[in-house]
Parts: sequence; C-alpha cells; structure tokens
Amino acid sequence: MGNGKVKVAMIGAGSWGTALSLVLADNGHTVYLWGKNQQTIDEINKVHENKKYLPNILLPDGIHGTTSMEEAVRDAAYITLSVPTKAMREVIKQIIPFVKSPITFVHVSKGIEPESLLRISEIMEEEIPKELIKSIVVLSGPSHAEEVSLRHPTTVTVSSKSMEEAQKVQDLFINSNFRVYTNPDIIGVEIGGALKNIIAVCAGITDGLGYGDNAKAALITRGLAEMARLGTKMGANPLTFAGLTGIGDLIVTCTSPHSRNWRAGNQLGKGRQMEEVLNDMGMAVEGIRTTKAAHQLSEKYNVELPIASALYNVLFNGGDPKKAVDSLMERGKTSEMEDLINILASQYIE
Ligand SMILES: NC(=O)C1=CN([C@@H]2O[C@H](COP(=O)(O)OP(=O)(O)OC[C@H]3O[C@@H](n4cnc5c(N)ncnc54)[C@H](O)[C@@H]3O)[C@@H](O)[C@H]2O)C=CC1
Ligand SMILES: O=C(CO)COP(=O)(O)O
Repeated sequence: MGNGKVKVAMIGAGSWGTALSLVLADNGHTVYLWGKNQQTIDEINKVHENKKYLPNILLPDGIHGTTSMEEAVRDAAYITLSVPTKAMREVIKQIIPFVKSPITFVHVSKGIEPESLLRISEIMEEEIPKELIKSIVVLSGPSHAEEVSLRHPTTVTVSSKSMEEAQKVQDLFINSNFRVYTNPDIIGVEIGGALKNIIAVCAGITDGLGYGDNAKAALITRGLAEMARLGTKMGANPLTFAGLTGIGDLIVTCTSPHSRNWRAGNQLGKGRQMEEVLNDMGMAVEGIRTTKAAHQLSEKYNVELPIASALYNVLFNGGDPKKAVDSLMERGKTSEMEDLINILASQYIE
C-alpha cells in the first residue's frame, strides 16, 4: 500500500465501527469492515451506506464490507474490535484462527463485564493467545458516530501499556476532523468510558421525568465523583477523569439525544419498561450491563456508588425511577470537598 497506508480490519459493522472505518478511509487506509449481517454488508458494498446503523452517510470507497473473518483479518496491520462488550469474547474466538503473527489489537468499546468484572483490554488478554498480541490499544472519548461520520470536530484519546503502539494508533486515526490524544492510564481511560454510560442512563431518566438542567448538572458532577471514586480504587489516575474519557464523555453522553444510553433512560423516565425499551432500540445500550458490573464492583472494593446503586435498583429490582431520585436527594448529609480530597488521596493510601 505504501506511504504509511495500511489495511485495517474493523470487526463490528455497527454505528461506531462504520464511523471509524470512514475516518480511516479518509486517511487513505484500506478498511475491511466485518459484520455478520449479509444484508448490511451488501448495502455497504453496493450503495456505500450502512442503512441500519448509520443511515444517510455515503461511505468512502476505501471501505470494503465482508462477512468473511478470514478476508477481513488476512494481512491486516491492525485489528480493531468495535462490537458491544457482551459480544467481545465470542467475536475474538472467531478472529484468532486467522491471526498468523503478533499484531496490535485496538478496541473502541465501552463496558465492564459483569461477574468477571474485567475491563475490555483484560478480556482481550484472556482470550487472545499471548504470542499473537503485539499490544492492545483502547480508543475512547466523546464521539457520537453520527457526528464523526459528518466529519464534525471530534476529540478522542488512545491508551495502552505500550505508549509507542498508542502513538502509532494515534497516527492511524488522527486527521483535521478527528483529533486523537494519548494518555498512559489505560485503567482510567477504560473505566471512564464504561461508567459514564451508567450516569447517561440516569440523565435520560431525569430528563424523562421532566426535571431539567439542575438535576442533570448534579448527575454529571456527582456522577464524575462516583466514577473517580471507584476508578481510583481500581488503579486509575484520578486526573484521567478530568479528561476526554471522563468528564468529556460524560458531558456528550448525558446531554445528547444521539446517546442510546440517554435515550433508553429517557424512555424509562417516561414510564416505559426496560425490556420494551431495549427491544425498540435494537442497538447496544452498554450502560445496562455495566450497572450490574458497577454494583458488583462497589461490593468488591467497598466503595459507595449512590447513583449507580439507585439505577441498579430501578433496572434490576423493579424500582420506581422517581423514588430513586427522591432516595438520592434524601441521603445523609455529606461534604463535597472531603469526598474530592479522598478521591485524590486514595491512590496514595492503601
Ligand atoms: N455509537 C457510538 O457513537 C459509539 C459507540 N461506542 C461503543 O462501541 C461499541 C459498539 O457500539 P455501536 O457500534 O454503537 O453498537 P451498534 O448497536 O450500533 O452495533 C453493534 C454491532 O455489533 C454487532 N454484534 C452484536 N453482537 C454481535 C455478536 N455476538 N457477534 C458479531 N457481531 C455482533 C451488531 O450486529 C452490530 O453490527 C459499544 O461498546 C459502544 O459503547 C463508543 C463510542 C461511540
Ligand atoms: O460513547 C458514546 C459517545 O462517546 C456513545 O454513547 P451511546 O452508547 O450512549 O450512544
């Protein structure tokens, strides 16, 4: 291919995999976009559109849809995973037979697995044989696929245990519409991206209840404290939560009707049942499973997560959304400054 242009396998032809393929193709790379749905792949190849997941966006010629994992992965310089967290293990198992030498795997998904309580890069380390991993890089940040595909200004962050590989992935994706930063704190980057979805569901609920801006600002601010409280216990740098993958992604997800997490919450706040809402959505709503994981993590690390706990009660114990908000407002008094100082200090205690 030459000129630094490479073949990239994008595994997952949903909205995010398709939008990121567009970014890579704009940068001159050749993208093999793998999906399991033949109709979606045919549409990508014949009319250059992903009608189900990213309608009305003309996809560049550099994107080739395929349902063949072998074709996608063969001779690729990078393998990027863009499937929901719950599909990660199953999809990696389909990739491995076609990987012949060590390669850098990138993931762009946002979740924590319930029960194992693993971050996505940890799931990848479990599922991919060590000898096939050159490195694992995560790309995360405030980036709705709908706006990325319109080439609107967007900023994201890449992180990895190998900053050299993170910088190569930065170079792969960066362009004048899509600015990519690096951050060495992979724990914080992955945890921020996963936990913000919980708060976004809650923001949708308060909007659905008609509570407006004060409630949303409260959720964003105290949600961030909650994310950082748990994240630092899990080994994250508290400063990461002040960056794109923390407050940045929290803002974009809590305030935008593009967000599937916000939209799902909004319907719950309007009184609809979860099953029905998720069926209608037909797209990944990562915050639901991540709420279960957060509930388990709060017990494991003995960390108080009032907002996530209130949502857990609504989602999994049939709790009433309005009563959940009341219960948060009626909690015992606490000091904001003490909480923030404890978060900053927690990485130095233990
Ligand atoms: N949509 C967005 O704007 C952004 C999404 N993300 C993250 O990217 C990840 C993927 O999300 P989206 O693309 O938005 O989801 P989506 O719901 O639009 O698409 C999911 C894709 O994964 C495929 N898939 C699901 N289960 C599968 C399985 N078992 N085997 C093979 N393929 C399977 C679906 O067929 C679909 O193509 C999520 O973790 C999400 O949080 C991150 C940033 C932005
Ligand atoms: O992560 C996202 C934006 O950064 C997309 O959020 P949703 O999954 O809620 O649509």
